[in-house]
Amino acid sequence: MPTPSVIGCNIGQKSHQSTGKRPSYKTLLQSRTTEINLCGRKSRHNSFFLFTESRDCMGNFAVEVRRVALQLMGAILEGLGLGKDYEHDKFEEGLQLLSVNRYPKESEGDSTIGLAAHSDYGFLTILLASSQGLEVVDRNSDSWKVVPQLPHALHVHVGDPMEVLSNGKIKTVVHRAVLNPKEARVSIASIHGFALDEKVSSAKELVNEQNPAEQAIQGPCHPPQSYTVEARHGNTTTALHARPPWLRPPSSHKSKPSPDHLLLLARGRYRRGTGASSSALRRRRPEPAPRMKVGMGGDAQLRPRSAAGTQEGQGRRSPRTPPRQ
Ligand SMILES: O=C(O)CCC(=O)C(=O)O
Ligand SMILES: [Fe+2]
Repeated sequence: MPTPSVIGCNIGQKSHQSTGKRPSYKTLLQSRTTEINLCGRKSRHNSFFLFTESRDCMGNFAVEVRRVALQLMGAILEGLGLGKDYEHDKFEEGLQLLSVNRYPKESEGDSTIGLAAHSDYGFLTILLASSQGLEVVDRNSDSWKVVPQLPHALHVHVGDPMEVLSNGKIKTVVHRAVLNPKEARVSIASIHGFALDEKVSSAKELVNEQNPAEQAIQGPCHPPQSYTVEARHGNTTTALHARPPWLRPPSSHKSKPSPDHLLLLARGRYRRGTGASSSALRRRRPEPAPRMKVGMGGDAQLRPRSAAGTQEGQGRRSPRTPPRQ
């Protein structure tokens, strides 16, 4: 089994006390540890904190969950008529990103949305969560549906590349996380995609005159370039779009685009839907969520939800504005 390439990305505080015992997944989910880098490399984040016991536990989890993802992917590809070994090597050598999210308990007058509406940039996301909080858009009714928390179950959804590869036969899942009024919540999203430099195109077997190819996409299988948090204040919903300081683009971006920058351009084209091909994805993609943009210096502007503006470059998350229920 190859060592998965995993990048930890976390929010919250770090205060877990080492007990000397290897924690169970339950302990892990209840812990307040937030800095986990399974590769054991120092992250670009200055306050990097390595919690060795979690690292073992998360390492095992990462390997196992990847095995499940590859099996599921094979079954989906078979279902699409492409055969389970379609692009086998690209999936085998693809990227896995484990994102550990910690959401505070909802308190009165506080924000109710932990993570704004978005779709994921991997083919598959496998989510383990400590409690209920995930909501998905039901495309038929165009409304939010709560994903029930089932004991001992993992939640799986598909992301943008799956929609592109399947040429729109499988739709990306728009989702968000809401805060739980009873407790803080931890979720571990394991996201599985092609390698950073691989483009995802529609399978030619699924392209014909009636169904022209979706526009190819690349990435963004990067650490997030921005972090988006939506908050509600009275009747006004705002979104906080923060670019953490450790993810600031180097100044060289302006003159010489780095892969991150190229990635943003790719997503911009993808979202605007220019060009001749009638991509189902681009037709259906709603406007991005309104957001309160926090600049590098931390200056914030509140904008009501109805006065939506658009922002490019949401990093790994593609924000959407499905109607609120
Ligand atoms: O915490 C959740 O329920 C969702 C997390 C998520 O969507 C993500 O990490 O991309
Ligand atoms: Fe997500």
